[in-house]
Amino acid sequence: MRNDTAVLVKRVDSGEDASLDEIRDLARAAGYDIVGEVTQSRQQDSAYEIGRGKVGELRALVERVDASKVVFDNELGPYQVYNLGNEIGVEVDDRFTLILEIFGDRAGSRKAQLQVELAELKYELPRADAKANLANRDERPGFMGLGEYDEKRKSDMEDRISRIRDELGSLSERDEAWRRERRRSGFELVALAGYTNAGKSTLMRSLADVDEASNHPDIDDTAESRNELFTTLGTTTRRMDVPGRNVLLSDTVGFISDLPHWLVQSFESTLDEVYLADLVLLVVDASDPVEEMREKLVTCHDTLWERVEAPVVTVLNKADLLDEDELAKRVEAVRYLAPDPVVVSAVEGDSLDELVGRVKDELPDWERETVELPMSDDGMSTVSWLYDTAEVLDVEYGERIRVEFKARDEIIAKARNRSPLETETVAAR
Ligand SMILES: Nc1nc2c(ncn2[C@@H]2O[C@H](COP(=O)(O)OP(=O)(O)OP(=O)(O)O)[C@@H](O)[C@H]2O)c(=O)[nH]1
Ligand SMILES: [Mg+2]
Repeated sequence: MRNDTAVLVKRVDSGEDASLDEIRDLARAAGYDIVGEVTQSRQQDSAYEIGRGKVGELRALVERVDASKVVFDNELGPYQVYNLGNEIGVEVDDRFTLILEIFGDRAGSRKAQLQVELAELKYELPRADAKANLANRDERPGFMGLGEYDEKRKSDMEDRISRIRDELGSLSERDEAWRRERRRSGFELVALAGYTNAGKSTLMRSLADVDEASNHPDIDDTAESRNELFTTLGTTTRRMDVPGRNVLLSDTVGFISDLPHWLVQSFESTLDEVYLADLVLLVVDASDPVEEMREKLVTCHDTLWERVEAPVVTVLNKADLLDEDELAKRVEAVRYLAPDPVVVSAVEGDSLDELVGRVKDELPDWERETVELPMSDDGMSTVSWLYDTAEVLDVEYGERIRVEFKARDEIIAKARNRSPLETETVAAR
């Protein structure tokens, strides 16, 4: 990625936390070398976001450390970006352009690329007018007639937005069909959700059959893990070994706090995997300070709230980084947000059996059923299919094959269809 240097800036209202932790991680994830940091506690300045005096300080710092960019953790308006750029003499970004930059770098699948482009356009659109105004005000020769040109540019942007929406719509339909097919084949869907960098992809690799990539068009070879924000942008799905059940596990894009509405919306369909799962594993980085853990959990709950009907199991990950006392304290401190968590280490493989057990327990129950099948090749192949998709309890071979098994509703319905009585009814129609 890029090899640039950045100075980070954050303004907070008095009494608020001026921590630069997250913007630092974001800047690193975008590939910047952080060469300076400035914070200020004061009310917002409409022209510069920070106070004028502070702008002078910032300019001096940028010159001294020779930074190629300034990144604000605050959201900046177009005029603020313009004013700051003029004063400081280098490019000025805010939290959201930085996030978009990271997403743009990482977007691998067609879907992720479209989502990034959509988010960029939605960010740009309201700013297009302001830019045209600024360009006119400058009266630079190169910008002559830009007002008119920008009208056209705006409608081009709107056209592009609607074309992207259409394409994303049909990609979502494809995903939906794929999910339906998986359900029809008796698979239960478990989704890994959680704040970015919590360890979802690492857990995915520890829990799932890495060799057995299913043939979803968006799947890459590995669910990558790096100690960076937003390593995962698309969705990866793998087979997970849960005794007696057929489970597919999906890794998803991480959550982050303070994302504006338009950005969340652009990535909404990425979270379908989570919203439509039979069970959600909410992964939490237990090595974060307690207060940070709480804040991240609240962000996750806000995102999942209303949209998820499936049971949610909280997974406190990275237990290897804490001693037992510290771990117990953290479990206690977030008990009201995560009542009955499973504590694991995805890296060390600790307590993964317990987690698999919880997945088995929390997935919707399977019903018991008995079917009679013809004593034929078809009947035999149905028996072997039942061994694959259900928990076979007993098989008796006589004039017919009598199979007792436990399975989810879809499988029971399918098995009934294959029994001779059902076949007769179908044939008689
Ligand atoms: N010590 C320790 N580190 C872990 C554990 N699980 C994950 N990590 C590390 O945490 C970092 C983030 O892990 P990922 O699996 O990429 O996290 P993610 O939730 O998929 O992150 P995004 O895809 O960026 O949202 C990596 O450096 C992992 O090696 C764990 O159990 N113990
Ligand atoms: Mg990941």
